[in-house]
Amino acid sequence: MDPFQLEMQCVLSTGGEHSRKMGLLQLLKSQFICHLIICYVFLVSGLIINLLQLCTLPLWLLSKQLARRVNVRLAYCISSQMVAALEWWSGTECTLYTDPESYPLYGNENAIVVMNHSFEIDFLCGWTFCERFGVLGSSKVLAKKELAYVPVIGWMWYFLEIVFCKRRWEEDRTTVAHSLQNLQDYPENFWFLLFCEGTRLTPKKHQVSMQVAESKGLPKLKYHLLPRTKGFWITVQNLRGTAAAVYDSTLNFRNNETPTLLGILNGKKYHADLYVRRIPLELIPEDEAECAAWLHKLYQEKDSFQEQYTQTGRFPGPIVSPPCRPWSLINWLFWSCLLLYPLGLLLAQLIISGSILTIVTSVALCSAASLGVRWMIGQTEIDKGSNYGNKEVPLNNN
Ligand SMILES: CC/C=C\C/C=C\C/C=C\C/C=C\C/C=C\C/C=C\CCC(=O)SCCNC(=O)CCNC(=O)[C@H](O)C(C)(C)COP(=O)(O)OP(=O)(O)OC[C@H]1O[C@@H](n2cnc3c(N)ncnc32)[C@H](O)[C@@H]1OP(=O)(O)O
Ligand SMILES: CCCCCCCC/C=C\CCCCCCCC(=O)OC[C@@H](O)COP(=O)(O)O
Repeated sequence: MDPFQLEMQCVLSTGGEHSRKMGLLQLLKSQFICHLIICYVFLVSGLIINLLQLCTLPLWLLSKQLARRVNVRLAYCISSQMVAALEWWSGTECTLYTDPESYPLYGNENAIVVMNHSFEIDFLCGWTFCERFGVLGSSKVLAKKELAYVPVIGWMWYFLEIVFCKRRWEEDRTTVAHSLQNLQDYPENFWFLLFCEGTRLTPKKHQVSMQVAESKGLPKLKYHLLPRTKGFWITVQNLRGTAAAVYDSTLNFRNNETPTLLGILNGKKYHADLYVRRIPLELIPEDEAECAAWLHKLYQEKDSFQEQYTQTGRFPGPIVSPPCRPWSLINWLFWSCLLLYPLGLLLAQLIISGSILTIVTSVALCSAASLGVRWMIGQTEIDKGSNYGNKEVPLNNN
């Protein structure tokens, strides 16, 4: 065998070794026991943190700003675990398309983020960018009220002063405005996320919303639902002087992927692309009707960016990818070490005890907890989504 052949064989065999190792790792990641361990760490650490958040209640009376800062850090311990699962466990890559002049401002000012709502893990990709720009603990969202009752995440949000809405304007107009005003003296930089479409995109909801677009004389959108403008207007009005800009963010995934949280848990790698345009808040009209028209135009532009992505596989503008930071992984490893050691001891004692009753009770408790986490994951699934935006509306109902 000549030296070239020898070298090639070497490369092929190390390559084979590498892909065998990758295959084994992938197999490990798809094992139910691994998912159980990840969910156990998330659930137990989350409940401990929720409890610690509850303990900060007296602090709110003494120093509201200190209580807020403490809660930002506690919240980081929860949300960064999901970011770690996305970045380190599944290896999902997130690429940012944006203009380099705006880049240094990201993370150094308050902003309102407007994003399309078509993917089950869009919020998690959003969190990943928050993490990379150092605003994960403090980031906020206009969320549907139902999410406030989800253990761990929903309870954490209560202490983060997340703005909840019932998606009933008559009630929301005062409560949402009031919650937004509370954020005016927030002590840390935050991004406030608004899914103006108000619900996840499904073919049925798209059809209904395009009927509404037609009845309002608005152009049809191919990739978005018609945006609901009232939440945007009230947010801009109440955060004027607090937020410096709107970050118009358009998200998509390579190869027509439809990513899911279960996919992430199974270690499936996705590739997200996010196109962000920074629009100074002063450019957004104050008048409600003008502001609504501005938002409709923005969604028409977003639709054209999605069209370009579908045609060419890229968004306009240069790629300026923010680096992945180690903190989410460090936090995850910390909680894993802290909680897996007592679990190991408990399991050992259980086996040694040999008591059937104790074993059956433990298995029942574990099953209940995993069903609970499965229900939580279900909250992210579009198939199990709400009926909001599904109702047929008569044409020309304006
Ligand atoms: C550099 C990197 C940059 C960015 C990184 C990206 C992101 C990171 C940022 C932050 C991350 C932070 C947190 C993320 C974590 C988790 C988030 C998870 C999920 C939470 C998301 C949700 O819960 S979405 C659901 C709740 N939110 C919303 O609904 C917001 C949008 N909705 C509104 O604004 C609504 O106006 C409202 C809720 C305020 C009120 O709703 P309501 O239904 O009562 O009212 P509307 O008045 O809007 O509806 C009536 C009008 O709408 C017309 N209509 C009727 N049917 C339809 C239809 N099917 N489609 C469209 N329009 C319809 C109707 O004709 C009325 O029209 P008007 O002309 O009278 O307005
Ligand atoms: C470390 C990894 C841990 C894995 C286990 C994770 C378990 C926790 C799972 C989920 C926590 C709940 C997150 C809630 C975020 C849901 C976001 C969302 O997209 O809400 C939908 C809402 O916009 C619109 O709802 P509809 O489309 O009208 O219905």
